[in-house]
Amino acid sequence: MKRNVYLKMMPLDQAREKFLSCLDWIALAGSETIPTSEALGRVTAKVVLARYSSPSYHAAAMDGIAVNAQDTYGATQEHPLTLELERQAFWVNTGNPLPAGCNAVIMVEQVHQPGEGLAEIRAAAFPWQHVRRVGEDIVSQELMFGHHHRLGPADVAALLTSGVFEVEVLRRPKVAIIPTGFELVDWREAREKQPGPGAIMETNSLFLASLVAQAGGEPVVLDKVTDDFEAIKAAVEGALATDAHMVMLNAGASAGSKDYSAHVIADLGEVLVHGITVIPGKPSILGRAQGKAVVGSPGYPVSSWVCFDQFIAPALAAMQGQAAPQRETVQAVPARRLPSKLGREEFLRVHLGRVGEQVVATPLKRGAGAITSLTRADGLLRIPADSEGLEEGVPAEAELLGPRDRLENTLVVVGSHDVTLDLLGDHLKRLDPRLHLSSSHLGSLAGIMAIKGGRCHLGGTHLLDPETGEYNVSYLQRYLKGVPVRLVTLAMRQQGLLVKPGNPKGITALADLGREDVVLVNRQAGSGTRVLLDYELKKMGLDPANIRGYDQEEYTHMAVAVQVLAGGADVGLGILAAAKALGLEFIPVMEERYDLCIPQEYWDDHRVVALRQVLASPEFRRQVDALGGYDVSPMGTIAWEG
Ligand SMILES: Nc1nc2c(c(=O)[nH]1)N[C@H]1C(S)=C(S)[C@@H](COP(=O)(O)OP(=O)(O)OC[C@H]3O[C@@H](n4cnc5c(N)ncnc54)[C@H](O)[C@@H]3O)O[C@H]1N2
Ligand code: MOO
Repeated sequence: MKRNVYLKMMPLDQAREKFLSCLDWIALAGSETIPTSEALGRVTAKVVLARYSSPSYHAAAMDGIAVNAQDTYGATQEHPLTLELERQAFWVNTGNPLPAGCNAVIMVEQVHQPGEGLAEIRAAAFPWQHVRRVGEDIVSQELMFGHHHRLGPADVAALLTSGVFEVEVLRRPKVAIIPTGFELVDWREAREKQPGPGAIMETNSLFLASLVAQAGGEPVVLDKVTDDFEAIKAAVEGALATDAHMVMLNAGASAGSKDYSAHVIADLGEVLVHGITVIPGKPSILGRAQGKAVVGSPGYPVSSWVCFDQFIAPALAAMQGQAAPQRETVQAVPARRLPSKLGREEFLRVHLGRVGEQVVATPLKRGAGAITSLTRADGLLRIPADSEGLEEGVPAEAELLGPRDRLENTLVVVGSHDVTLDLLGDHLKRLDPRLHLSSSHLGSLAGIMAIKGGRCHLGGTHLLDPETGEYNVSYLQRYLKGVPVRLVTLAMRQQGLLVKPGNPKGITALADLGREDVVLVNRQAGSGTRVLLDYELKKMGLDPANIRGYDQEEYTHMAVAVQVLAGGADVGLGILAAAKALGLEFIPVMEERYDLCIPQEYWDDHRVVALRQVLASPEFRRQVDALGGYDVSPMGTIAWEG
């Protein structure tokens, strides 16, 4: 079979327009009549008229006496009027029908009883005072709801009150989801053991099904199909023969030799769009067959999310007579320059938080395979196709993925990564459910520069000054002149050598890095760990030129650990948590101080106050201690102020 080549990719808006105009979505959805009591969340298919009025009788709206207003005229504070009970006045409770001849109610608080069978009043009642008249709320035959109204809780109760016991609603859009790929393993089969190389846990179908359900549709996940044209075609034909309105193939959308989605859709119907100038989501396929929509979403989770978000969600909305969902936006400044590929609109997932006057956007992982870039995202920066990227500090529009008030409750942290920061975020949320910690791991120095640029509330830093052997202070003095800050110690942290299980090379100390048979994986220049390593090497008189792998750099502790595990290196310098995560051995070689650098400006900000509270909590201290590799005794102390 010929490979798919996207000779002409279509801009996003044009592709959406083409897809949305290719079908009559309301007609495709069709309607059904269901009991009103089960109609919550459903959408009216046509105008609904009331059958009953409400109230259906004149009802007392207060507890008291029912009267004919005329009988009360003349009653005043000075000239009270006495009425005869059971003839001129009748006791009623709220909701009771008014006795014949009555047209007003006087509240019990305003009624005196001078004697048996008598009621004294000191003010006249006006006609229909404290009475709910027939039809006051609903009049029979009035329009309750027009077309395409989504029924909420009050709507359902109102319909029943108006005597509408069955209602005609649009059918829930039914979407058949077919995962494809020979490499897929059902997630249920991965309980005991993580699938080996080449096998991928099939999770997209659940992801897409949840998105469909959230959008008011009804997902049906069909069996996964291997990469075989006939098998995929049979699966799509089968799905088209059901009452599903839309069929969604997942994966096999791209140009691989085994990517059949586009061929299958073309064979059964028509491919309207294949290839969109968007990233992630480029290979999305939009088509139709047998009067139904058929979509091929890319295999990477974020790509398939973009495909859902941009094409399927608006189509599901259209099938429910609704406008396409719109996200709120905010002007945000990128925390650093964000280059982007010309000719593609990029959906960049970002952390968002207000720091001082501005909302800061810090980018998350960009890969389309990184589902955590969605789980962690507060928003999206959409970098237009005709832009080569966004400039640091220049405001751009960001779409919010969460509630707006989250911006005010997000503590923005930039700097070196440490697992205790994740734990800190967890404790913050438990302290105050509104709070949220967003942490960008760009290295210690980047954190300090972000403070300088007003782009974070605090930075995590562990920078050794090789001249003095002192941590952090000299860097702050050098880079944060004129920015008053406090340096609060998080913990003393062990740095050690990460080696493969069993330590095959018999590495015991830093001096082993000079061995001919040992390959190092290093950290990037400017990172605290790199500074520490260089400092120790210098002390030992070990020349980096004599260390194999010294030039091989990674950006995080975890990336170093991965290199060691994968065999790209024999050893790396890192923290215990990284070794533990990948089952590596850890040989402690030194201790360093990890501090939080907090500008005075934010010291009393509610987010920072909460953070200080967490640092003072014995429970947090205990949990960090239990992680291993930390000395928590100096936690929360102010190491320096300036
Ligand atoms: N030579 C080219 N290669 C690729 C191109 C291209 O233009 N030329 N496009 C790239 C882009 S962009 C994307 S996006 C991907 C999408 O490709 P496919 O839709 O064909 O998806 P697969 O290659 O089959 O899978 C990608 C990835 O996703 C995993 N996957 C698939 N299904 C599931 C599932 N149900 N649950 C979880 N994960 C799933 C799959 O194992 C792969 O790792 O193509 C690029 N390549
Ligand atoms: O465009 Mo693909 O969708 O980068 O990941």
